[in-house]
Amino acid sequence: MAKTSLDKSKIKILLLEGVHQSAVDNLLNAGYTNIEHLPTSLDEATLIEKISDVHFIGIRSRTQLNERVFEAAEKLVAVGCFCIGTNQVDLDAALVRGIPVFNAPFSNTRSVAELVLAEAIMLLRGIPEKSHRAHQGGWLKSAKNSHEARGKTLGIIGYGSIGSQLSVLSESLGFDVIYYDVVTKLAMGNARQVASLEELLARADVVSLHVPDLASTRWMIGEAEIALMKPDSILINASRGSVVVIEALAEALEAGRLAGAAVDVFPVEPKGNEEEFVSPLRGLANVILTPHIGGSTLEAQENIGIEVSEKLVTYSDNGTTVSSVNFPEVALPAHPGKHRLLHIHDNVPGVLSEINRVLSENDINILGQYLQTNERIGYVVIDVDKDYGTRALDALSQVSHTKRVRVLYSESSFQG
Ligand SMILES: NC(=O)C1=CN([C@@H]2O[C@H](COP(=O)(O)OP(=O)(O)OC[C@H]3O[C@@H](n4cnc5c(N)ncnc54)[C@H](O)[C@@H]3O)[C@@H](O)[C@H]2O)C=CC1
Ligand SMILES: O=C(O)CCC(=O)C(=O)O
Repeated sequence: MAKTSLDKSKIKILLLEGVHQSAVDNLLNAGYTNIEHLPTSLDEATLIEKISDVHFIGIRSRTQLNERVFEAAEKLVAVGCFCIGTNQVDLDAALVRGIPVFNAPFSNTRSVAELVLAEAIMLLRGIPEKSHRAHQGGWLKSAKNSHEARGKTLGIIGYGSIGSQLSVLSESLGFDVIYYDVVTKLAMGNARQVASLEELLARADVVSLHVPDLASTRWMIGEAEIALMKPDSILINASRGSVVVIEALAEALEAGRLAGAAVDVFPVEPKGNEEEFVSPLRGLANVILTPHIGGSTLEAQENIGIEVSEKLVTYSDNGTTVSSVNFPEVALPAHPGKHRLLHIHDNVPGVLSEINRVLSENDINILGQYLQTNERIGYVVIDVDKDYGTRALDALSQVSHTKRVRVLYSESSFQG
């Protein structure tokens, strides 16, 4: 159970994978000066060594935060994923240790949608192959297999933030949009939801995937699904590499079953820009391969840097967990003149009454109390009228099923 006492300047923040400078600036402005900002991810052994004294970590899609890493992260208070996907984090391992995980659910949505739309047009015109030939001195001037987007059917799988944004953009260009989602979703514009994946695959000229990495989406597009797609149709995957069976896609492209593909995410991705990219899709005609840059625009990265660092600062200063992806969400008011106790515990009956009993026995006066739980943990926030020193921290630590205790002083310094 974590219980230490720290000043803001001692709170160690590790930012990996070239998280945008906007995050560093934001953290510095908020008084967090102990920041290590690295351009790459770290291999597991190095990360395990480094994370032992880290309070906040910021990552993107490449860093794997698994059980072994969390086990070593004795002081970790929160995780910031400077991206949308959180499949690289063992959310349960974080939860059971009382560590909230935050992400940026919308900041790169537009960037992905724009890229996919551009790719759909390029592929419909056979541009990758024509461009490649021209670079080699060839001249492939021909209208063969070259189509306008207007009147073609775009099938979107996963109609969430990115899928629905893509829907709006592509309709404005004249695409007819259909979509498949496991949830009934309000259609944008004239788009229509279809009843099954099979129906979407059979009707679309361009299929684009925008589902998260879940057990139910893993390898959801394989040989059987590709066989259902229209001859000469196009597949785009900017979701996760685990969604498409890449060998089946390569075979279909080689056999001329599909007219083209754009793939941004792969089952195995290089760990850094120096490592070789290996894929059965390399060298195939009319295939756009991009190095997981769907969300990599300067605009998106700057916004993500601000958004996620703000969430970390707010949690650190105030205890608010709104929009955490794994944690009970508590929206807390500012606490000027009050000290705030944070208590994270297993969600079992009786903990709240024990907390109140312990506080009362220690003569600690409660000004306000907030509680939120999920199936696994409870998160109680208690505002008290004065600095009780380590008395409050010690008292709360003795409550059974306690995972973590923190004190936030009214001037926002931190003990965690
Ligand atoms: N290539 C890149 O750089 C980026 C990739 N991504 C990926 O895109 C994914 C989607 O992002 P958002 O649109 O923001 O997520 P979202 O959560 O807003 O939308 C996902 C949609 O997929 C639906 N869905 C879930 N399981 C499904 C299934 N089995 N079949 C059909 N629909 C299903 C959900 O109901 C939801 O509507 C992210 O989870 C991330 O993995 C996100 C940003 C950048
Ligand atoms: O920018 C990144 O590293 C990953 C982008 C991504 O895939 C996401 O936001 O889920």
